[in-house]
Amino acid sequence: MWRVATRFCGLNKGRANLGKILGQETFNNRTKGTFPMKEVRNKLRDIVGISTHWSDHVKTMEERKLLHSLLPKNQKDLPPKRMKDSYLEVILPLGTQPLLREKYLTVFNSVRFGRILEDLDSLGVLICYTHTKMDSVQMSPFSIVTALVDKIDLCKKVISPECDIKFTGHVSWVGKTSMEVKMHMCQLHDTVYHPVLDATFVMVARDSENKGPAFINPLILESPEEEELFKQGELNKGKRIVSSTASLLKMAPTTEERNAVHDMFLNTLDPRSISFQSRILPPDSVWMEDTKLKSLHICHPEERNIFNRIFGGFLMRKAFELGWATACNFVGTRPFLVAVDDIMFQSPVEIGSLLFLSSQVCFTEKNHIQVRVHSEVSFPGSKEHKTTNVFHFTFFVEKDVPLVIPKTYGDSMLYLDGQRHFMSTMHQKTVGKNIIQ
Ligand SMILES: CCCCCCCCCC(=O)SCCNC(=O)CCNC(=O)[C@H](O)C(C)(C)COP(=O)(O)OP(=O)(O)OC[C@H]1O[C@@H](n2cnc3c(N)ncnc32)[C@H](O)[C@@H]1OP(=O)(O)O
Repeated sequence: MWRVATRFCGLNKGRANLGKILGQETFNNRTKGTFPMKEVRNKLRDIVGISTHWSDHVKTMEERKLLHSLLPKNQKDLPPKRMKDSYLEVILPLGTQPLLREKYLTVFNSVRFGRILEDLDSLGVLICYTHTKMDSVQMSPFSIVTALVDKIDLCKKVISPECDIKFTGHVSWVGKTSMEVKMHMCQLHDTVYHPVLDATFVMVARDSENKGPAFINPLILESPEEEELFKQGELNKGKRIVSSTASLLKMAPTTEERNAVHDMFLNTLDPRSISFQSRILPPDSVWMEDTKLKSLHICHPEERNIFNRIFGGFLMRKAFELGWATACNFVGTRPFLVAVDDIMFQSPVEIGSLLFLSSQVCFTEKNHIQVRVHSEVSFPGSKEHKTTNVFHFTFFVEKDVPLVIPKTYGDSMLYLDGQRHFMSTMHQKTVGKNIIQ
């Protein structure tokens, strides 16, 4: 089973530059057991060999080039791994370390969810490095990036900043170069850990320079439960293909959706004027375009990930906080997060880019608000803008909220897309579990 890893080590004998990259201590030893969250990033830095100073980043990337020869030519060349091989358990000691609490604290005395998104992203990547680890190789030849946050489902309304948090997770499905990771977060109350959220991420393995795909280890399934998890991963992949094919960017809305949009349009026509142009806002409604909030961030080296691009968790934190502010501004009261879904990382964000985030409420129902945040980048000096992500957040508030009404055809498509995300989230909640106060 370990034949391939041994062959890689053999390949490197006598290579002076690789000598310092290969070490006696495997990162297997360094990732097992329960360890604190701050160690996750340190371990990732070690595994990838990131420069601690930005001024060294070109040299570090040159060194990583040398690892290319360690990558397998075929998935079959890699030893299969068990789900438990990638299982990690990490503690965020908010209860015992008041100084750490400051970084996670909101003014409502709850935990900043944006910080949790960063932690989940880093942990998900470390889990994948644990799955793809090669014995006796200190630095990994893989560049593992976040491709998708498939779903984060919360079952707790408020996360306390005064109690320890435990994260667990493992690889639950693998393709040829992509891996699905399932993570769970729970919080210690009265000596018992209570569930807070479940998260499913998809990570993709790339070569040592993050320029092309890289094969990853297959999975061995050891129990009916693991077979079920793997089957779920296959189903998730199938669902993503179906929803991408039926995307409103490619296909017309369904008859039911078209009728709903037309009814909404008719509902906004001024009955006193025989015109398609005279629009009036129905009672208890807001034009969708009036719910927009925007922000701009300069992507400084401080926010870089281990591959000298902008850290996905940072992008999620910024998008979440703008999305939360959009919901708050819309309804005038504190919104609570219910779910995050389908955050696709379409393109990496380069250091030095200008990051434009644009957020709006795109659907509401009773006391729920669906917010969409669109992220695009440009490089200083260039007028060209490129979409990098679209984020979807579902919030609830403690009162009924106004309807949002699309004015243009484009807004109507955003409305229908928001409705689809909302329906899918609420359907899973109904078949899953309810929010625990
Ligand atoms: C300093 C300490 C900081 C520590 C932080 C550590 C954490 C670092 C993690 C990050 O921050 S990563 C940064 C955020 N993510 C990105 O910037 C990724 C940007 N996106 C990309 O680079 C590409 O879109 C991506 C590599 C994800 C996919 O590229 P391609 O579209 O060319 O992929 P390709 O068609 O070759 O497909 C490769 C695999 O990915 C899968 N895939 C691609 N996009 C996907 C998607 N959206 N959802 C699910 N799977 C996807 C695809 O099915 C396939 O799987 P299999 O090989 O297993 O069949």
